Amino acid sequence: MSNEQGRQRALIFDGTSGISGDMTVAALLDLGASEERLMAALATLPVHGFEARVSRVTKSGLSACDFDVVLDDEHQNHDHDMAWLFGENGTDEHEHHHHHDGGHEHHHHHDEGHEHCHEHAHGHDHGHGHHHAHRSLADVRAVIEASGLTARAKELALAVFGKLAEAEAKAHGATPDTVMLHEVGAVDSIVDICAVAACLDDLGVDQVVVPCLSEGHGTIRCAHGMMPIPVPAVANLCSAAGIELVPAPVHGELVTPTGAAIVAALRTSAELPDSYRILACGYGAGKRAYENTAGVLRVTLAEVAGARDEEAADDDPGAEHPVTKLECDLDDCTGEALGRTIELLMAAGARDAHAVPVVMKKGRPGYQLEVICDESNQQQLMDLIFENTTTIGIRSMTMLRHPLRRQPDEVQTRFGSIATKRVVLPNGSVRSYPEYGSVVAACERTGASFQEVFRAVEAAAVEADA
Ligand SMILES: O=C([S-])c1cc(C(=O)S)c[n+]([C@@H]2O[C@H](COP(=O)(O)O)[C@@H](O)[C@H]2O)c1
Ligand code: NI
Repeated sequence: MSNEQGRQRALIFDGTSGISGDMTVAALLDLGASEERLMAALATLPVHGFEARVSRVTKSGLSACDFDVVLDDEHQNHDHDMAWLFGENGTDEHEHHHHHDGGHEHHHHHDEGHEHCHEHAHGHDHGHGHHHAHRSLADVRAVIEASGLTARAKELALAVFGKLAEAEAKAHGATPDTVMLHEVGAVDSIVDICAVAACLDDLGVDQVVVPCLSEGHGTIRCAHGMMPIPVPAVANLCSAAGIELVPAPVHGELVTPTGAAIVAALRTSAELPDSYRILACGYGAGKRAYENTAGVLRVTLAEVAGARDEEAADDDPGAEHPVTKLECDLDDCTGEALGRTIELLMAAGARDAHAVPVVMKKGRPGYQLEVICDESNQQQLMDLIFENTTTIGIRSMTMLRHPLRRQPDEVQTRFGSIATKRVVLPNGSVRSYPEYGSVVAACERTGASFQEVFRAVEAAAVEADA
């Protein structure tokens, strides 16, 4: 997804007000994800009794987008009822999130279809008659798979639910396949997570950067009863994914299990890029009213240097320098998992990542995964490999890299301006390489074949150097 200059699109999450599913959808819509395509995708979900509303609200003086999944009476929950959630000690002030500041609201009603789950009213009474759907991971998976979401959006939504199920299973002494998802498997959570996946797919990004999340303190009431904050599911998600929590002076929950699962499943890096160019900022409003926090999730869409660009930006691109090589042998990892891992490694800043076919001990055919990276992001990339492949060990070694001097350039062709890399050989002669991404962009723009464009760039480069 790199652009013609090899730069990548990154989403940078500012988690200083925490994160929830609806805040994330709202921020992505505010950034430019298509509301029309989102609503069309949500209309295909085989669940009923909800209405998705998008509006503008003012939160802490900031104009923000609000995404609200309004449930019919039968499915209603108390997620925004501060007095109920936090009791006497909670902030009783209830900010009415349907309040508008000159914005307009779009209502999308979904009352068709059927549910693949077992729904029943709870016997326990919180003083509010209410109703929870108890879905298992398999129930939720069936809903997502039967929907009309794109293949990529389904994959993203399933990844988020996979993380949620692992965290819930650990909290309740079950397995991801046997644990029952209470609030986190209810219609509003399914809609929020599918909406995040659809918007993210729509925005087409290479990286998701989340440095840390602010979290409040105290207790919160949920389907299980009173829970300490961070609630067990959030604590498990953050522990498993290495998400740093920053204590905030807030009595209440800032990070919901859905929010933490989104970060755990979709984050490609915790490190801010060395530099980035802001393309747009999106502000997603939270529903709960807390003091000492803006109550909005800001997501920044930025252009950052891709791996190739970083290479070109080395201080002295002609000088040898140390790099780290990570390697592991895999005989039990699927091609899908390996391909996904390589994509994640590249997006997280690996200089190179590839799999070489090998015949391993006991005559087993397998792959050697090889990753070249800077020492500074070795730990992050090793974590990615452990999380996404089946390996239980990684070898690391420091090597010297001897690059030829190179600089980014561009040449004019009949297909337009195309990016190249000019490399200086030890004898002083120059070689120009067409940048793959730029050649492909020209092919798509003009309908020309890869070979036609590639040769035109080579010819123009030779002429320019003559
Ligand atoms: O639904 C379940 S099982 C659930 C578990 C936990 C645990 O920590 S275990 C916590 N909660 C609370 O439910 C609400 C809604 O969460 P969403 O992620 O769906 O917004 C939230 O306050 C959680 O703390 C639910
Ligand atoms: Ni739970």
